[in-house]
Amino acid sequence: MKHAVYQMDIVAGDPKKNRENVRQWIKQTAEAAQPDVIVLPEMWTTGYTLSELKELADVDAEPTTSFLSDMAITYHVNIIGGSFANYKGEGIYNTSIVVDRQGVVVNEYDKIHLVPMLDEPRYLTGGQEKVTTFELDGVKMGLIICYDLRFPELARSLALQDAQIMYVVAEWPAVRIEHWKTLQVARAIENQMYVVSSNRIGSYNGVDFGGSSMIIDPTGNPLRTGSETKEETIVESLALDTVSEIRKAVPIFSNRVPHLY
Ligand SMILES: NC(=O)CCC(=O)C(=O)O
Repeated sequence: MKHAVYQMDIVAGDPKKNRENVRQWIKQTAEAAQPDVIVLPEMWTTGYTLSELKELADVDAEPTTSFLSDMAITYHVNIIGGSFANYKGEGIYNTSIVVDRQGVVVNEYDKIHLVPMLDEPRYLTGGQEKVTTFELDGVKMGLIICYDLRFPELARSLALQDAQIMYVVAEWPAVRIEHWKTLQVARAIENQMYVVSSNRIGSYNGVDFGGSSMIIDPTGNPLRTGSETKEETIVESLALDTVSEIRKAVPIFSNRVPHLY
Protein backbone atom coordinates (compact mmCIF):
# COMPACT_ATOMS: atom_id res chain seq x y z
CA MET A 1 0.00 0.00 0.00
CA LYS A 2 1.88 3.01 -1.30
CA HIS A 3 1.81 6.11 0.89
CA ALA A 4 2.74 9.72 0.14
CA VAL A 5 3.05 12.11 3.08
CA TYR A 6 2.91 15.88 2.60
CA GLN A 7 5.37 17.51 5.00
CA MET A 8 3.84 20.91 4.40
CA ASP A 9 4.53 24.51 5.29
CA ILE A 10 1.25 26.23 6.17
CA VAL A 11 0.30 29.80 5.27
CA ALA A 12 -1.03 31.25 8.55
CA GLY A 13 -4.71 32.22 8.45
CA ASP A 14 -5.22 31.67 4.70
CA PRO A 15 -7.40 28.59 4.02
CA LYS A 16 -7.82 29.49 0.33
CA LYS A 17 -4.08 29.58 -0.28
CA ASN A 18 -3.50 26.39 1.70
CA ARG A 19 -6.23 24.59 -0.24
CA GLU A 20 -4.62 25.74 -3.48
CA ASN A 21 -1.22 24.46 -2.30
CA VAL A 22 -2.74 21.11 -1.32
CA ARG A 23 -4.57 20.91 -4.67
CA GLN A 24 -1.31 21.41 -6.58
CA TRP A 25 0.58 18.96 -4.35
CA ILE A 26 -2.06 16.22 -4.70
CA LYS A 27 -2.13 16.67 -8.48
CA GLN A 28 1.66 16.45 -8.82
CA THR A 29 2.02 13.61 -6.32
CA ALA A 30 -0.84 11.54 -7.73
CA GLU A 31 0.59 11.85 -11.25
CA ALA A 32 4.24 11.25 -10.26
CA ALA A 33 3.96 8.56 -7.55
CA GLN A 34 0.45 7.09 -7.93
CA PRO A 35 0.04 6.50 -4.20
CA ASP A 36 -2.85 4.55 -2.67
CA VAL A 37 -3.02 6.86 0.36
CA ILE A 38 -1.95 10.45 0.86
CA VAL A 39 -1.48 12.08 4.28
CA LEU A 40 -1.81 15.75 5.28
CA PRO A 41 -0.78 17.45 8.58
CA GLU A 42 -2.75 18.94 11.49
CA MET A 43 -4.67 22.25 11.15
CA TRP A 44 -3.43 22.65 7.58
CA THR A 45 -6.12 25.11 6.44
CA THR A 46 -5.22 27.83 8.97
CA GLY A 47 -2.24 26.85 11.13
CA TYR A 48 -2.46 27.80 14.81
CA THR A 49 -4.15 31.19 14.21
CA LEU A 50 -6.34 30.42 17.21
CA SER A 51 -7.64 33.94 17.90
CA GLU A 52 -8.86 34.20 14.27
CA LEU A 53 -10.59 30.83 14.07
CA LYS A 54 -14.10 32.22 14.63
CA GLU A 55 -13.78 33.75 11.15
CA LEU A 56 -11.54 31.12 9.53
CA ALA A 57 -12.87 27.77 10.76
CA ASP A 58 -14.95 25.45 8.61
CA VAL A 59 -18.61 25.12 9.57
CA ASP A 60 -19.78 21.52 9.96
CA ALA A 61 -16.58 20.40 8.20
CA GLU A 62 -17.23 22.46 5.07
CA PRO A 63 -15.70 23.47 2.72
CA THR A 64 -12.84 21.06 3.57
CA THR A 65 -14.93 17.89 3.19
CA SER A 66 -16.15 18.80 -0.30
CA PHE A 67 -12.63 19.86 -1.31
CA LEU A 68 -10.99 16.59 -0.17
CA SER A 69 -13.81 14.49 -1.56
CA ASP A 70 -13.40 16.15 -4.94
CA MET A 71 -9.61 15.56 -4.83
CA ALA A 72 -10.09 11.89 -3.90
CA ILE A 73 -12.49 11.27 -6.80
CA THR A 74 -10.43 13.24 -9.33
CA TYR A 75 -7.18 11.39 -8.52
CA HIS A 76 -8.74 8.11 -7.38
CA VAL A 77 -6.74 8.22 -4.15
CA ASN A 78 -7.54 7.67 -0.44
CA ILE A 79 -6.92 10.80 1.65
CA ILE A 80 -5.97 11.03 5.33
CA GLY A 81 -7.14 14.61 5.45
CA GLY A 82 -4.95 15.93 8.29
CA SER A 83 -7.10 18.12 10.50
CA PHE A 84 -8.71 21.55 10.42
CA ALA A 85 -10.54 23.99 12.69
CA ASN A 86 -14.24 23.14 12.56
CA TYR A 87 -17.24 24.98 14.05
CA LYS A 88 -19.87 22.50 15.28
CA GLY A 89 -22.72 23.78 17.42
CA GLU A 90 -21.21 26.09 20.04
CA GLY A 91 -17.58 25.03 19.84
CA ILE A 92 -14.62 24.92 17.50
CA TYR A 93 -13.02 21.46 17.24
CA ASN A 94 -9.73 20.23 15.79
CA THR A 95 -11.36 17.77 13.36
CA SER A 96 -9.84 15.16 11.10
CA ILE A 97 -11.60 13.48 8.21
CA VAL A 98 -10.59 10.51 6.06
CA VAL A 99 -11.96 10.16 2.55
CA ASP A 100 -11.82 7.03 0.39
CA ARG A 101 -11.15 6.85 -3.36
CA GLN A 102 -14.87 7.23 -4.06
CA GLY A 103 -14.93 10.51 -2.12
CA VAL A 104 -16.86 9.00 0.82
CA VAL A 105 -15.96 10.16 4.36
CA VAL A 106 -15.05 6.94 6.23
CA ASN A 107 -13.82 8.53 9.47
CA GLU A 108 -14.34 11.76 11.38
CA TYR A 109 -12.47 12.38 14.62
CA ASP A 110 -12.21 15.40 16.94
CA LYS A 111 -8.88 15.74 18.77
CA ILE A 112 -9.46 14.58 22.34
CA HIS A 113 -6.36 15.96 24.08
CA LEU A 114 -5.99 19.71 23.55
CA VAL A 115 -2.41 20.89 23.94
CA PRO A 116 -1.84 23.49 26.68
CA MET A 117 1.66 24.37 25.40
CA LEU A 118 0.04 25.86 22.26
CA ASP A 119 -2.98 27.37 24.12
CA GLU A 120 -5.53 25.10 22.41
CA PRO A 121 -7.78 24.63 25.49
CA ARG A 122 -8.48 28.40 25.55
CA TYR A 123 -9.93 28.40 22.02
CA LEU A 124 -10.98 24.87 21.13
CA THR A 125 -13.34 22.21 22.45
CA GLY A 126 -12.02 18.69 23.01
CA GLY A 127 -13.59 15.72 21.24
CA GLN A 128 -15.87 13.46 23.27
CA GLU A 129 -16.10 10.47 20.92
CA LYS A 130 -13.95 7.35 21.27
CA VAL A 131 -11.27 6.57 18.70
CA THR A 132 -12.45 3.94 16.25
CA THR A 133 -10.89 2.13 13.32
CA PHE A 134 -11.89 2.58 9.69
CA GLU A 135 -10.99 0.78 6.45
CA LEU A 136 -9.32 1.90 3.25
CA ASP A 137 -8.89 -0.67 0.47
CA GLY A 138 -9.83 -3.41 2.97
CA VAL A 139 -7.10 -2.47 5.52
CA LYS A 140 -8.04 -1.56 9.12
CA MET A 141 -6.45 1.62 10.41
CA GLY A 142 -6.82 4.40 12.95
CA LEU A 143 -5.83 8.03 13.44
CA ILE A 144 -4.80 10.33 16.26
CA ILE A 145 -3.89 14.01 16.31
CA CYS A 146 -0.52 15.30 17.55
CA TYR A 147 -0.64 15.71 21.40
CA ASP A 148 -2.82 12.51 21.48
CA LEU A 149 0.47 10.68 20.80
CA ARG A 150 1.49 11.23 24.45
CA PHE A 151 -1.51 9.18 25.65
CA PRO A 152 -0.66 5.54 24.84
CA GLU A 153 -4.20 4.37 25.62
CA LEU A 154 -5.43 5.67 22.25
CA ALA A 155 -2.93 3.71 20.19
CA ARG A 156 -3.59 0.60 22.31
CA SER A 157 -7.33 0.98 21.82
CA LEU A 158 -6.82 1.13 18.03
CA ALA A 159 -4.51 -1.91 18.11
CA LEU A 160 -7.09 -3.86 20.13
CA GLN A 161 -9.58 -2.99 17.39
CA ASP A 162 -7.04 -4.64 15.02
CA ALA A 163 -5.63 -1.53 13.34
CA GLN A 164 -2.68 -2.38 11.09
CA ILE A 165 -1.68 1.25 10.53
CA MET A 166 -1.96 4.29 12.82
CA TYR A 167 -1.73 7.78 11.34
CA VAL A 168 -0.52 10.76 13.38
CA VAL A 169 -1.28 14.20 11.93
CA ALA A 170 0.62 16.97 13.65
CA GLU A 171 1.98 20.45 14.20
CA TRP A 172 4.71 19.36 16.64
CA PRO A 173 7.23 22.02 17.69
CA ALA A 174 10.94 21.56 16.92
CA VAL A 175 11.88 22.12 20.56
CA ARG A 176 10.35 18.72 21.53
CA ILE A 177 11.09 16.86 18.27
CA GLU A 178 13.00 14.04 20.00
CA HIS A 179 9.81 13.24 21.99
CA TRP A 180 7.91 13.15 18.69
CA LYS A 181 10.28 10.64 17.11
CA THR A 182 10.71 8.44 20.19
CA LEU A 183 7.00 8.27 21.04
CA GLN A 184 6.09 7.23 17.50
CA VAL A 185 8.68 4.45 17.52
CA ALA A 186 7.39 3.32 20.94
CA ARG A 187 3.75 3.26 19.73
CA ALA A 188 4.81 1.18 16.68
CA ILE A 189 6.78 -1.33 18.79
CA GLU A 190 4.28 -1.73 21.63
CA ASN A 191 1.29 -2.06 19.30
CA GLN A 192 3.03 -3.88 16.44
CA MET A 193 1.56 -1.67 13.76
CA TYR A 194 2.78 0.75 11.11
CA VAL A 195 2.90 4.38 12.21
CA VAL A 196 2.64 6.97 9.43
CA SER A 197 2.83 10.66 10.33
CA SER A 198 2.72 14.08 8.76
CA ASN A 199 4.17 17.01 10.71
CA ARG A 200 4.37 20.53 9.31
CA ILE A 201 7.53 22.58 8.96
CA GLY A 202 7.92 26.37 9.18
CA SER A 203 7.08 28.82 11.98
CA TYR A 204 4.14 30.69 13.45
CA ASN A 205 3.92 33.07 16.39
CA GLY A 206 7.48 32.37 17.54
CA VAL A 207 7.10 28.58 17.38
CA ASP A 208 9.24 26.58 14.94
CA PHE A 209 7.66 23.30 13.86
CA GLY A 210 9.99 20.34 13.45
CA GLY A 211 8.91 18.28 10.40
CA SER A 212 10.43 14.80 10.78
CA SER A 213 7.32 13.13 9.36
CA MET A 214 7.81 9.40 9.68
CA ILE A 215 6.92 6.01 8.27
CA ILE A 216 7.77 3.33 10.85
CA ASP A 217 7.31 -0.41 10.43
CA PRO A 218 5.61 -2.65 13.07
CA THR A 219 8.99 -3.62 14.57
CA GLY A 220 9.76 0.06 15.25
CA ASN A 221 12.16 0.48 12.35
CA PRO A 222 11.86 3.98 10.80
CA LEU A 223 11.62 3.39 7.02
CA ARG A 224 11.51 7.12 6.24
CA THR A 225 12.03 10.30 8.24
CA GLY A 226 11.53 13.76 6.75
CA SER A 227 13.93 16.64 7.33
CA GLU A 228 13.30 19.06 10.21
CA THR A 229 13.06 22.18 8.05
CA LYS A 230 12.17 21.43 4.43
CA GLU A 231 8.83 21.04 2.72
CA GLU A 232 8.93 17.58 1.13
CA THR A 233 7.03 14.49 0.03
CA ILE A 234 7.81 11.19 1.69
CA VAL A 235 6.88 8.08 -0.28
CA GLU A 236 6.99 4.47 0.92
CA SER A 237 5.09 1.25 0.25
CA LEU A 238 3.91 -0.64 3.33
CA ALA A 239 4.22 -4.44 3.32
CA LEU A 240 1.17 -5.18 5.45
CA ASP A 241 1.99 -8.87 5.98
CA THR A 242 4.70 -7.66 8.38
CA VAL A 243 2.00 -6.81 10.93
CA SER A 244 0.69 -10.38 11.28
CA GLU A 245 4.25 -11.76 11.08
CA ILE A 246 5.54 -9.72 14.04
CA ARG A 247 2.29 -10.30 16.00
CA LYS A 248 2.85 -14.05 15.54
CA ALA A 249 6.61 -13.98 16.34
CA VAL A 250 6.21 -11.79 19.47
CA PRO A 251 2.64 -12.57 20.63
CA ILE A 252 2.03 -9.69 23.05
CA PHE A 253 -1.69 -9.48 22.37
CA SER A 254 -2.36 -13.05 23.44
CA ASN A 255 0.02 -12.61 26.43
CA ARG A 256 -1.77 -9.60 27.92
CA VAL A 257 -3.21 -10.07 31.42
CA PRO A 258 -5.60 -7.10 31.47
CA HIS A 259 -7.38 -8.07 34.68
CA LEU A 260 -4.09 -7.35 36.53
CA TYR A 261 -3.72 -3.84 35.18
N1 LIG B 1 -0.18 20.37 18.08
C1 LIG B 1 0.10 19.66 19.14
O1 LIG B 1 -0.73 18.91 19.65
C2 LIG B 1 1.49 19.80 19.69
C3 LIG B 1 1.85 18.77 20.75
C4 LIG B 1 3.09 19.14 21.49
O2 LIG B 1 3.63 20.21 21.33
C5 LIG B 1 3.67 18.15 22.43
O3 LIG B 1 3.01 17.15 22.73
O4 LIG B 1 4.81 18.38 22.88
